[in-house]
Amino acid sequence: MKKGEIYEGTIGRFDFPDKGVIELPEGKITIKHALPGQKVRVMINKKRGGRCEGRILEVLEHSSLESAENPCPHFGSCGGCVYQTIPYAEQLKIKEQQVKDLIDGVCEDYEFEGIRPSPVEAEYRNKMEFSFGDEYKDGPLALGMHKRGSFYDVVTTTECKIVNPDFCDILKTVKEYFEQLGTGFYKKMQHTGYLRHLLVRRAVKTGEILVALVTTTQEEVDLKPLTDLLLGLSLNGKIVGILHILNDSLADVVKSDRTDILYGQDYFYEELLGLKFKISPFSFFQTNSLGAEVLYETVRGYVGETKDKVVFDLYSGTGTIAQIIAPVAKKVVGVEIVKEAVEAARENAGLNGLENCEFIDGDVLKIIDELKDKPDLIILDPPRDGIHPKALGKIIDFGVDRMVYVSCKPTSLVRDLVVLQERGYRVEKVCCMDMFPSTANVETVILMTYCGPEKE
Ligand SMILES: C[S@@+](CC[C@H](N)C(=O)[O-])C[C@H]1O[C@@H](n2cnc3c(N)ncnc32)[C@H](O)[C@@H]1O
Repeated sequence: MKKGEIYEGTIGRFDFPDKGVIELPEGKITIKHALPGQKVRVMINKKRGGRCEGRILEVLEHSSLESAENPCPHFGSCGGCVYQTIPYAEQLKIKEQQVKDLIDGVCEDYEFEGIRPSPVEAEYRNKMEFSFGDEYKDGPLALGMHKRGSFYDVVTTTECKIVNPDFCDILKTVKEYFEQLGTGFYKKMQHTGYLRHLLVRRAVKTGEILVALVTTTQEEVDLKPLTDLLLGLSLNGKIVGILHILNDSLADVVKSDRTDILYGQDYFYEELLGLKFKISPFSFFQTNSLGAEVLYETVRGYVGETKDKVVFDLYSGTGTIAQIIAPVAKKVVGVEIVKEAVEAARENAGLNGLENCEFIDGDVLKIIDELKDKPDLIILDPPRDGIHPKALGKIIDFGVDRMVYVSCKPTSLVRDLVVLQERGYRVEKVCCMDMFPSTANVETVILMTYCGPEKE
C-alpha cells in the first residue's frame, strides 16, 4: 500500500475517539472521523512505519447504526458533532465499549460500572466559541464552526442542536450586523482583518448569558449599535455582560490582550448541586452543566468518606469539585494554573460559605513542592493530555491510600494508569459519563487504591 492509493472497505474495529479501521488483503488502514459499519472509499494520506492512515473520499454505504431522526441540518459539513446520525443509546454503547477496551488493555480485575448518560441529549452546551471566516475561499462571511477537516472554511451554525436557541439568535444577530457593515474577518495566513471569534457562555440554571466578541485592533468599529441589537433580542435567558476582547496574537486561539466591557459585567453565575459558581470568560467550567452534576455526584461517590481528611483537588478550575467535597472534609486544597479561575474559585468558596478551601494558582508540577499540607486523598482532573510525567511522579510520592482520577481523554488516562499501577496503585472502579452527546468525547472516572509495599 502506498500514499495516494485509493481503496474501498467497511469499517470494522472502531477506536476512541472516532478512528475506524478497514482490513483488506493488502493491509490495514486507519481512518479518522469514521463511523462503525460505514462502507467508505478512502485515499491513503499517511504511511508511517508500515501503518497506513486514510482520509474518507466518499461514504459508499451508511452505517446501519445511523438511524437517528432529525439529525442536525449542519451534520456532515460542520466539524462539530460526529455522532448526530446515531441514536443516543447506540452512542452510549460505542463510548462505553471504547473506554472499556482501553482500560482492559492496561488493567485487570476492576469493577466496570458502565456509562451514565447526559441528563439531556440536546441543548446541553453552556459554552461555544464560534469562528469568523468564509464558507469557501472568498465566499460570504460565515460565523460558526470549522467545516469538517478544514482549517479555513466555516459553516454558519444557526440550527446547532447542542446549544440553547439563544446561542443561535446571538450568532445570527452578530453575523448580520457585520455583514451589513461589510466588516472583514481575520485571515490567519496574512494576519490581516478584524473579526476573529464570538464566545457565548450561557448558564443552564440561572439563564445568565455572557457574550464576547473577539477581534484584532486592526480596525475601529462602532460596537454600540451591536450591543443595543443584542440587548433587544427576545431570549430565553438574560444577557448579563457583553465584552469586546482584543487579541492580536498570531495563534488561532480565543485569548485576551485587553477586554472592554460594552455592557454589564465580565462574569456570570451558574449553579451546580446547590452551590453557586462565578465564571469568568476564560475559566474552565464543565460545558454540560446538568451532566456536570452527574459527573460530580460520581466523583463524590468514589471519593467516599472524607471526614477529618485533607483532600487535594489538583487541576481545580473554578474549584467546583473542591467545593462539592469541602462540606464533608477537614480541608480541601485546589491547584489551578489559570489565575482568574483561582480568583473565581476563592470568591465562589466565599459565596458558598466554605471556609476550609484553599486555592493556589500555578502549575501543579511546581506548586506540589511548595504545599504545606499533606493530603489524605487526591482528586485529579487534568486537561486532555493527562498529567505531566514529572508531576505524576510527585503526586504518587504523597503516598495517599486513595485517588480519584477524572479524565476527559481515555487514551491519556490509560497512559497515566500504567505509571500509577507500576507504583503500587490498583484500579478499583471505573465509570464513564457522557458529558458530550452527539460527539465522540467521553469522561471517565476512576477510583484507585494503594496496594503496593507498605509505606513508612
Ligand atoms: C479538565 S479541567 C478540570 C477543572 C475542574 N476540576 C472542573 O471540573 O471544572 C482541567 C484544568 O486544569 C488546568 N490546568 C492545565 N494544566 C495545568 C497545570 N499544569 N497545572 C495546574 N492546572 C492546570 C486547566 O486550566 C483546567 O482548569
